[in-house]
Amino acid sequence: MSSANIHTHNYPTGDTWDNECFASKGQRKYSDKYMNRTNRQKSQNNRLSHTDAKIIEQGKQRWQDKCNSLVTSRTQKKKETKPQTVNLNVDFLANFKIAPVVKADQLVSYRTFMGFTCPCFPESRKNITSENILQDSLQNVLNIRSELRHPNRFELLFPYLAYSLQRKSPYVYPDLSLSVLISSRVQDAVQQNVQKTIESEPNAKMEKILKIEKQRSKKIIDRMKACISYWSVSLFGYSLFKFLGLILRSLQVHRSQLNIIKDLEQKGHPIIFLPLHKSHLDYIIVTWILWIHDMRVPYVAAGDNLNIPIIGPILRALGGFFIRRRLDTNGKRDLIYRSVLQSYMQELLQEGQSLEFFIEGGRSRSGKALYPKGGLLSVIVDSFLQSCIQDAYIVPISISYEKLMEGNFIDEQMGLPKQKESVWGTIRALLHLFYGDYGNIRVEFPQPFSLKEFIESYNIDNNIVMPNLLPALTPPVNGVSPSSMSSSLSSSTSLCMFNVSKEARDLVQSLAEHIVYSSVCSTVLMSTNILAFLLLTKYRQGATLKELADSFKELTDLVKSRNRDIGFSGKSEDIVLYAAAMLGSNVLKRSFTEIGDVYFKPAISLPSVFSLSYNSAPVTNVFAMESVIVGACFYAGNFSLSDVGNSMQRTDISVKREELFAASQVLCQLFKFEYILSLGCMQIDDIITDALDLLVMDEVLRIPALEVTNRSSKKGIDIFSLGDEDDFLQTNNTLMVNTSQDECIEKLKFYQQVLMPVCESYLVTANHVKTLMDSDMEEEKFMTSLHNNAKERAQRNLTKCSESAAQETLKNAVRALHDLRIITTYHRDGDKNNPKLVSLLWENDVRQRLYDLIDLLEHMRE
Ligand SMILES: CCCCCCCCCCCCCCCC(=O)SCCNC(=O)CCNC(=O)[C@H](O)C(C)(C)COP(=O)(O)OP(=O)(O)OC[C@H]1O[C@@H](n2cnc3c(N)ncnc32)[C@H](O)[C@@H]1OP(=O)(O)O
Repeated sequence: MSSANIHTHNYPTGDTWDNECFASKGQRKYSDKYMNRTNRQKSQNNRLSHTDAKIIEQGKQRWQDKCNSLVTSRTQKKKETKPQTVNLNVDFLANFKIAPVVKADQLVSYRTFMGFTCPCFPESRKNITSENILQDSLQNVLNIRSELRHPNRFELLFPYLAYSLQRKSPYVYPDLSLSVLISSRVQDAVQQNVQKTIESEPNAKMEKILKIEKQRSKKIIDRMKACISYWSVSLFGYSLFKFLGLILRSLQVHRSQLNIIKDLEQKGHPIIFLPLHKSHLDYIIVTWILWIHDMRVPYVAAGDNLNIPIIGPILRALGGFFIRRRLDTNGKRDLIYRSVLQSYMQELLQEGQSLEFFIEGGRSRSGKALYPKGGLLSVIVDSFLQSCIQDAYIVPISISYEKLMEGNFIDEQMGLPKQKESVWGTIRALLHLFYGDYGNIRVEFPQPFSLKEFIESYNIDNNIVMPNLLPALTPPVNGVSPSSMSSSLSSSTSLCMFNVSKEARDLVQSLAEHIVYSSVCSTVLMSTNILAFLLLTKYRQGATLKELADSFKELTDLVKSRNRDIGFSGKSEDIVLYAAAMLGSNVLKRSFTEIGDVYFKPAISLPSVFSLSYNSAPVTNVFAMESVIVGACFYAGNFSLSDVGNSMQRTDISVKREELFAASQVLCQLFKFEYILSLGCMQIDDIITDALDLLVMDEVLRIPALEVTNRSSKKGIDIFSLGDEDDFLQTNNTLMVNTSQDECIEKLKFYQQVLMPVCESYLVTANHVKTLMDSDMEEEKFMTSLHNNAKERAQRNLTKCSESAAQETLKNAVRALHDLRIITTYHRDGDKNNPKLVSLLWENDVRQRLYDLIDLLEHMRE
């Protein structure tokens, strides 16, 4: 492994003098850690190649030189009266993760800052922020030595223990089970159940049934509730310093982001943490970071599959409360369970406790964010609409891993069932972790927003103002009072009693989409993400280190130009070597060319390819919208890259704007479960226009009128009188796809390749749906036959991307066809106990829509 980039990390180039102290301590710590790790890796398996060993030696030498130069520069600086700026050596920073010694007012450049909340929440955008948001540095929470300002002897000897003992605990975590049981919601649910039983069994004794139902509700809350013990949290927190320190190189958070959340805690409203779910480490890291920064430990909704002996009680003591993964059993609405869950969450909110849950409902198996679920979120919304809470702060979270400890879910993408959680399995997994090196982790807390502001702006945008049935409790904001909304929606947002109205569902779903969208847009891209993406889009057949390094640099710049931050810095070659080692030799084979260059060949066949596709997924998100537009261009212009001819024959291809927009809209709708490309508060035409803008800037598309303008300007005509580019995009009826330049053809290929695997999955699904023309099929059998078909095509090299056989993408494709009303599902004889069947809809235009869709996807793929 390349040691030269062991600590690849992107520090903001905006650190103040304060960080110098961090730098020297970090440097010392790094020096030990670096040497230990190098030794450990050497002794572990002696697998380092000659090149690796050479690079390590070079790295050591370089490190020594840099240390010397830093010491010299420090000594010089001390001698001077005025602080002076030491030149920022990017290479140095990349290799040794030392914060740059640059004064805030002498900044070279700022780190890309992502994660500002949606412009439709202007108040949150303006008020929930910190002055230093752009200047503040990242903090490696594994290295708390730098936080101990004037350490005493004990702190010097046992820094982690001292730090853990210093955590403040002014918070109370009460047992709320009694309040839940006596709440009117639970009492009503019990009464309803008793009533139902009496109706079905007239001879049954009312008292007895009442007692049984009450006991049941007590049992539910006892199994569900968390019992946070601050000592358990502290003990666990202390052990995590040791444990994570062994398996990770760094865990980075942004100081300002945490300060913002700390400030929010003072305002008294509950805070809802909503991370994207990739790994079991997610919830551990979030609670740990909050504990380290003396914040309230959140209550975390955990699936009851984790409520296993030993582990369950530990999780409970650390904040986990257990919920069923499916609320209803045997298709029956379990009123008591729903009411207990809703009341418990509502009581927690009223107590001002923080909550955390994973709205995706489980870990993503593809690396892409899952389409969010609305159940638990609806409880939060309902609590606000019922005026149980005055507001809540929504904090989306995104965690970027260089290497996932779960190992990229290859088996599950191949269709193997998920391993059930067990005590033995957990112990084995933990032991396995000790041998791993999981690189760097970066946690982003994008800007929080107020739930109240979201609901108010949603209702104004969607004109949901119903008759005011309740007296106004709070003054109206922009003409709409929360109580009027509550009258309109609250009775139907509830999790337990009522059927949820369409408006309420849309409101909650829109909130869920906002949250996922914010998290996805603020996801930091790690070196492994960029390398995996390059290998799958550009170098499927392999590439030399030099080629990869050049493209890596180009792609990193492109990604940064799209306002996305990266989690590394330094020389591209070093980073590529580091990322390749992180991806592993079974994913990326290394050899030497005849002239001695390092050559990498990716594993692009099943099942190893899923490892690369998992890692590349966060980068596909960055280019997804442009790829949709390029795909729509192929369809609207009725051409494919294979038949544009050689450069002599090529001319630009014209595309009708209307057709392009129509095809793009269909694709956005089709890929809705794959990528959240737009939000309810955005106009889809605006989003398409923005992506078109980028493609025009990239010269992939041309606007004829602009060219006329440019030609006119050369003749001395004032181009400004003709309006700006946006107007042309809005009004011009034709766009030209630039197929006359080789460079643009390459760019078109790139964009095409981004969505190729998804496109192939959807195509194979759409074609497989044709089998339903003969007869309906059981959903499970249909999915199995579809998956087998996709795998077989990949194994027989009938697809361009074998990763298109990923089970999660195929499931999304089926869901999308259901959403587009091409297929439907039903239970035989309407009985929910019977298996679900899939059927092709028989409406007149369904088949035509299916064929049109296939045609569109084939154009994208050709
Ligand atoms: C210092 C040291 C630190 C260490 C620190 C350690 C921390 C120690 C903590 C451990 C922590 C472990 C954490 C594990 C991580 C997981 O286990 S992740 C899995 C569990 N979590 C989740 O799934 C959360 C997200 N899921 C949901 O919200 C799901 O909706 C539920 C609640 C699970 C229910 O799912 P479901 O049964 O499939 O039902 P679903 O269709 O979603 O709808 C249920 C009801 O919700 C309501 N609903 C649904 N959608 C909507 C909507 N859009 N609008 C309105 N209402 C809606 C309706 O009432 C609906 O009922 P119907 O009217 O349709 O009958």
